[in-house]
Amino acid sequence: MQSTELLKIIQGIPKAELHLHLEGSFEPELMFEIAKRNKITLPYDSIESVKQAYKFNNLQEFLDIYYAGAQVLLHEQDFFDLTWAYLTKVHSQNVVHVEVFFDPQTHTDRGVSFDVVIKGIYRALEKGKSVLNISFKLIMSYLRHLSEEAAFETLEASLPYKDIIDGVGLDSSEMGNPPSKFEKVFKASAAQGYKLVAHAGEEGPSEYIWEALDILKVERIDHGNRCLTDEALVKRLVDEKIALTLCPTSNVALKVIQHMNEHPVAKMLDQGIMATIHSDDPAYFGGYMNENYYETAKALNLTLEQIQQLAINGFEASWLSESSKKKHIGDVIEYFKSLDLQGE
Ligand SMILES: Nc1ncnc2[nH]cnc12
Ligand SMILES: [Zn+2]
Repeated sequence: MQSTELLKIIQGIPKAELHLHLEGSFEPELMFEIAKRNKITLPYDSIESVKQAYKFNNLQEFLDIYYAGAQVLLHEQDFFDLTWAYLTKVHSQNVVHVEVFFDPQTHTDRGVSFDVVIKGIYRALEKGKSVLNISFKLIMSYLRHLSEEAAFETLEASLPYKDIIDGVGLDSSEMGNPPSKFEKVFKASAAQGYKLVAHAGEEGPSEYIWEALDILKVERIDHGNRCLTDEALVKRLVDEKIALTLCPTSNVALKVIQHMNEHPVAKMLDQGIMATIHSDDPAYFGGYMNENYYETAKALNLTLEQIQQLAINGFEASWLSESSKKKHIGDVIEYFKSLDLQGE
């Protein structure tokens, strides 16, 4: 298939994004604008030089730059602008549902209150729902390089907003910070009614995926690339329909894989795993949803059936109501059927 045709098909698919860090959608242009109005000097002299700095050899090298970029976010309006820019971008790519992460500790640790962060984000999400018709869920992520005690403080700070936060996640430096480190705070989060997800098996071993399932009791795994090395784990994921939220351009940018044609998503689909595709930190890795679908489909020669399955899985694995899932999945199926008709 021609690249332009593939891109056009991908553009038209109604999509759900389930793995997106709002701080990772901070485009250099907006970063400069906000830095200027907050009178903060960035360690870069131009947007071009920021983009030049975005070359990573591993997750930690990326995280150092990602946390530095977030330092310019100070006021409610900054968090609104960040979130709104993301929503307008994905709206242009026909994303109709998002489940987004934010990292409260990245902000509260430098004196920005939890209230400021969540109010800005939530106001933009609500506007996205009414103006762009994008439904949403909000996931608060604990930083795993910090202590479990610090995560407990974040849980406590979140409680006044418990009705607008749907779940908790676990992100940041994976190696040496296994899921088991956060057993108690995940248990306490579940007791507050939060849904549970965790990054696992991005750089870390398949044992971390087991821990996320057995100890943290998460219902989705963010990344999970490493599962294929473990047959029993694959069986568990398939039997229990546990979704993996994969981020292909992130995996290449952070050298989790050396080339897109090594990406495990096709093998995962073949084995019956509920694989889904997302962008992770699009401003840093150079790809939003369409680019992630496109680069993966091109490098792995995915069939239209496989692309359709990925889009269906995105809604299936979401936290939407059963009736909303059914509607969106119906839309995806109708869309692919309409492509077949045009091809005849
Ligand atoms: N890919 C990633 N892995 C872990 N933590 C993150 N925080 C933002 N992006 C992340
Ligand atoms: Zn992530």
